[in-house]
Amino acid sequence: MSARPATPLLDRVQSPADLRRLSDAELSRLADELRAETISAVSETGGHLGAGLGVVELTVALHAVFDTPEDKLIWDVSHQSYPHKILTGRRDRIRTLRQKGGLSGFTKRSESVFDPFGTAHSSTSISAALGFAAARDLPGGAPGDAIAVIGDGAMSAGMAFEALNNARAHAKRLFVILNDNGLSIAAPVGALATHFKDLRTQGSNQGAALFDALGFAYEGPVDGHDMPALLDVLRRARAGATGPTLIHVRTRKGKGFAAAESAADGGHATEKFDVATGAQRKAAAKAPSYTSVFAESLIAAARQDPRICAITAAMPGGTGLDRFAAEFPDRMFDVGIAEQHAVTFAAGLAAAGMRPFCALYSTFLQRGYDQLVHDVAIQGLPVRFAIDRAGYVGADGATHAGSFDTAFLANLPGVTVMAPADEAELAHMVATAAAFDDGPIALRFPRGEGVGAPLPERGVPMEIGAGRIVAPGRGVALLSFGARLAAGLGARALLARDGIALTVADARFAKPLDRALILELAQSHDALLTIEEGAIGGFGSHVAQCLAEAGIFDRGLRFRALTFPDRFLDQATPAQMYAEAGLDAEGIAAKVRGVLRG
Ligand SMILES: Cc1ncc(C[n+]2csc(CCOP(=O)(O)OP(=O)(O)O)c2C)c(N)n1
Ligand SMILES: CC(=O)[C@@H](O)[C@H](O)COP(=O)(O)O
Ligand SMILES: [Mg+2]
Repeated sequence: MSARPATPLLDRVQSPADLRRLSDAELSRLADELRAETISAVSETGGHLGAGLGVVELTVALHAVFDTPEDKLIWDVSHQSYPHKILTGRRDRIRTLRQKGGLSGFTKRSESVFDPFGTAHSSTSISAALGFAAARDLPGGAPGDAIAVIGDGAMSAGMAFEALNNARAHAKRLFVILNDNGLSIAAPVGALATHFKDLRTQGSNQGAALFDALGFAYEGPVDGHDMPALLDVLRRARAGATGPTLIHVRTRKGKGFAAAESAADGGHATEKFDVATGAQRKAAAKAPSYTSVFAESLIAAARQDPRICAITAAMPGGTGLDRFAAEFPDRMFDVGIAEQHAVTFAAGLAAAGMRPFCALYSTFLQRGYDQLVHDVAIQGLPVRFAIDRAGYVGADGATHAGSFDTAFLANLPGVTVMAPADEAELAHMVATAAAFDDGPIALRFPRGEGVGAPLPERGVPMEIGAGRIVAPGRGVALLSFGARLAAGLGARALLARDGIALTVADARFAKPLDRALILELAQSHDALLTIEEGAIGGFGSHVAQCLAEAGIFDRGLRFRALTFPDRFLDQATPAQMYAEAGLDAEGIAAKVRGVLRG
């Protein structure tokens, strides 16, 4: 008689309490099943794969040794948290990851008690864990240990070091797991990356003076795929720690999936894929991405001007600056996950006569805001901010939406703020920024493909503060800032069926405003609407201010500012998010009809 196949252990684990009943040998088997389940789920959803595969054994071991959820497990960035989600009661929804109404791709307090703290921007975990640890030691604080799991890339950020520096002063016990896979998204940069490499390869022979000096007991390095070794080090640490403890775990990004392991980024993020071959299923692009147009335009400008240089904070691929680096390796600076430093570093370059393009995602620029105000704007330094992923980004959800940059930039004296309506305009705006030395200048553009606009042979600098009328009409006008222009033109076509002739104009600049264009539109129409890919307080607010100052409202102009709603939208496709916000063609048309009805 053939033996019946054993029931998968994973089917017996509804929550971490179940896995704590397993033997150590069973925990190893559970890890194998968890890895297979993670690969299978992400093959259907796409998403962050490599980081999660690298921490499968670590995830099982942490939940086995610590008493989650009373012990607070905080995953830095949490792009590696899919295995954790599977083990913590979310296996039945794991194939909804990053979709509208589904599980978030990051940890989220509202999703599970096993997610004590939401993360997605990097390097916050130690501060948050320290907060939990300090609260635990005070009357009324929630009990339990606090454990931060942070990657070697995330550890390079200043914020991580601010927390490490504070730990001994504010917590009796705190666990930091350094998940060291020798990769950020790209190759990690800087002296710390070299130090971690030395520690990884030479272990205690090298010494861990850095962590000793910061008041941490250092354990490791331990092989993060060796379950018995992991269990041993975690059990000893949990039983014996009397102060902050750092456990250095060596892992392999993409572990156990050949296509991820062999990729330069360890399979950091993926489209849906075929499990057997690893081949990704990506729809063919219809137009070049904004990112690639930015990169090519910048390279073209840099060929003409040796003062042009570029800065990325650990996102060379995402910002397109990897292409720039291939041609101008000496003029591209990857500063690691260090947006604050990136901004002030760019300010220094500008003060020294260079023409720096600081290329950051909108959401990550938020971290460099004081530097933007204090180091760049007040000094009027000509730093060029190339702000990618402006607007809704889709599957990464609220934490990664580029919602606020127009508002927080356009309120700063002397800062020029542009947004292209399409990829051709972007090429011209890169040329505009390259030629502009009169102060800080920013251009914001969305994630993903352009609209298929024919690209110019080369970008030509624009007149600063000059917009344009794209399609004339009468009665009601729409003034667009950025890439909603296409939706505006779509609304125009819908409204034409009702006999409404919508004027559509492209502002190009949120600052300085094209006052002449705004006043002309206001005076020649009964109603004026603005539209932008950003939160309340941005372009529309500046136009309203301009109209109020000119006394136009006193003359009865009907005005509406179409912006993101005043709430954080969860993950969905960008199209779904824009529809939900009422910023697609149908939503704009409905708004116009409503305004005309009064
Ligand atoms: C403030 C901030 N900047 C940039 C990013 C984009 N980002 C997400 S994960 C990642 C790499 C993190 O590397 P590491 O911490 O070593 O984790 P690994 O992916 O290697 O597990 C980067 C740069 C981010 N999430 N937050
Ligand atoms: C986790 C993280 O912050 C990044 O990996 C991010 O998801 C990248 O986004 P893009 O896919 O838009 O480059
Ligand atoms: Mg790493």
